[in-house]
Amino acid sequence: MSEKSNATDKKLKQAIDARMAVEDARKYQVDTLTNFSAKLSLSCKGLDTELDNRLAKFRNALTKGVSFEHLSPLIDETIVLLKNQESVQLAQQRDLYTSVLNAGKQLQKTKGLPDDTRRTLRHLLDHDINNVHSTHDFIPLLDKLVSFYHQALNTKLTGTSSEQCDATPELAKKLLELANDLMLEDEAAEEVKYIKNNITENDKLDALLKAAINIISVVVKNITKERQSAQSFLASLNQTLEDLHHSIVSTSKHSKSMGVEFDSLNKSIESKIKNLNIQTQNATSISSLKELVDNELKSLSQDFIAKEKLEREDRETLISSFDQINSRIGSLESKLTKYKKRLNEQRFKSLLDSLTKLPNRAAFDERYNHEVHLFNVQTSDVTLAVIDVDHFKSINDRFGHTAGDITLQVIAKALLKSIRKSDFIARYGGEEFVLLMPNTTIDSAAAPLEKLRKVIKSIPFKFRDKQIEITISLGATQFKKGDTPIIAFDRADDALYEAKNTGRDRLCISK
Ligand SMILES: Nc1nc2c(ncn2[C@@H]2O[C@H](COP(=O)(O)OP(=O)(O)OP(=O)(O)O)[C@@H](O)[C@H]2O)c(=O)[nH]1
Repeated sequence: MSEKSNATDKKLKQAIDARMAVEDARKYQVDTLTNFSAKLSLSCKGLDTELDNRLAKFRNALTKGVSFEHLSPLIDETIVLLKNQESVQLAQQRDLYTSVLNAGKQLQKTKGLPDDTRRTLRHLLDHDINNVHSTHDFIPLLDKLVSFYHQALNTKLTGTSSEQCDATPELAKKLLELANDLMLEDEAAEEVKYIKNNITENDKLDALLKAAINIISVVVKNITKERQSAQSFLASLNQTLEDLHHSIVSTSKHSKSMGVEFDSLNKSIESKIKNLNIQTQNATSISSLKELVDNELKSLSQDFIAKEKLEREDRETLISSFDQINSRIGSLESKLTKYKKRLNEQRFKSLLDSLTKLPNRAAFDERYNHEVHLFNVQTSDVTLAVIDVDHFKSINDRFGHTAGDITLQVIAKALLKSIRKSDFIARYGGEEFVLLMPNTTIDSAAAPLEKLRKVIKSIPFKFRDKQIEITISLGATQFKKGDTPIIAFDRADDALYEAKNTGRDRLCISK
């Protein structure tokens, strides 16, 4: 090979190597640019669709190997979009700052946040939030804030579930029953009635709590009044006893001092009589004797007059102090009688249901236990019936609690009027009544119980101009040997349950 051709080959090889180096460099640059644009697309993804599209186009152009002249406008457009994005982000950042600050302040007002959470929250709002320079910086703050909200929500749900709670009909019912059992008079009775009338089964727990607190305040006020009245009774009793004591002491003092005066008068009379005796024996003439006797008799008669006066005074003083004592004892007696009467009235009232004026559950329990006991020793027939007003809740719901109360009063009156004198009826609670029929077998009780059912059904109830028929269901049983109060009651209750489940407005018997 010639020297010339060798030199040409060498040059060619150098040219090829240089070209390959240029191509490699270009490929490296294109790859770097593609990578860069891919990364940029990824971090800008979702910020702006226009920017997304533009970056996708740019990447595409790079992979297709489009010349730089073609790429340049794409780059310019992307730069404009990125600049826009910068101002959009700044605005968003400002909004985010305001809303995080507001949310945090709102959260600070929430009760029940743990102390350390409250401290961290304050630090977040006073310091951390001011060190935020990009939207991304908000992420840890938002994370904290969400966790604080979570805590606050938890505290609220567990601590003050009453506010969130739905209506609690069972509690409303219980509260009404307890309020019914309260034995109050006059003003207090009216106040409790008013509170009761505002209780409904749709009341939430906090409303029921408020009603319960109001009832408790009335009861406390009433107890204080009762206590004050008992205290003033005791004070007046005490005063009367003290007066009595004074009268007796002064009478006895007076008697003692009288005794001393009587003694000295008696002594003086005695000595004068003695003296008269001596003088009489020593007398020398009738005239001197006469004069002596005259003088001594005068003095003696003065003593007797004084003695008689003293006796009269003593008698009068004694009579007047006995009169005083008598009148004080009389007033004591009348106070005691009044108090006894009041206690009896209260005991009587405590056994009466305040709404219907029928005996209440306590009175029934007393009588019922007694009847079960008598039955077990004497074995006379006793029938027990449990009576429940049907769908009573709907009366309350449709026409209000006051209408419900009046309905119960009317039913109670009708029941009382329709039973025999020897029967015993009581309001057991709510819309439930119990009837004890001594000396009655279950077979002979069926007819009067059926009559009760019909009597109630035929009452022409009218609410808001609407004629309403109200019915009752009855469950009855007869006492059996070995029955305990609970066993017999459960049997009657089962029969009532059957009456309710088989259509209501009926009597079911459990033998
Ligand atoms: N107005 C008034 N309602 C009362 C009184 N005591 C209890 N209640 C209400 O009586 C209703 C009894 O309802 P439930 O036990 O559901 O029975 P019901 O609606 O009669 O239905 P059934 O017995 O199944 O026929 C409840 O709404 C109680 O609030 C009260 O003294 N006055």
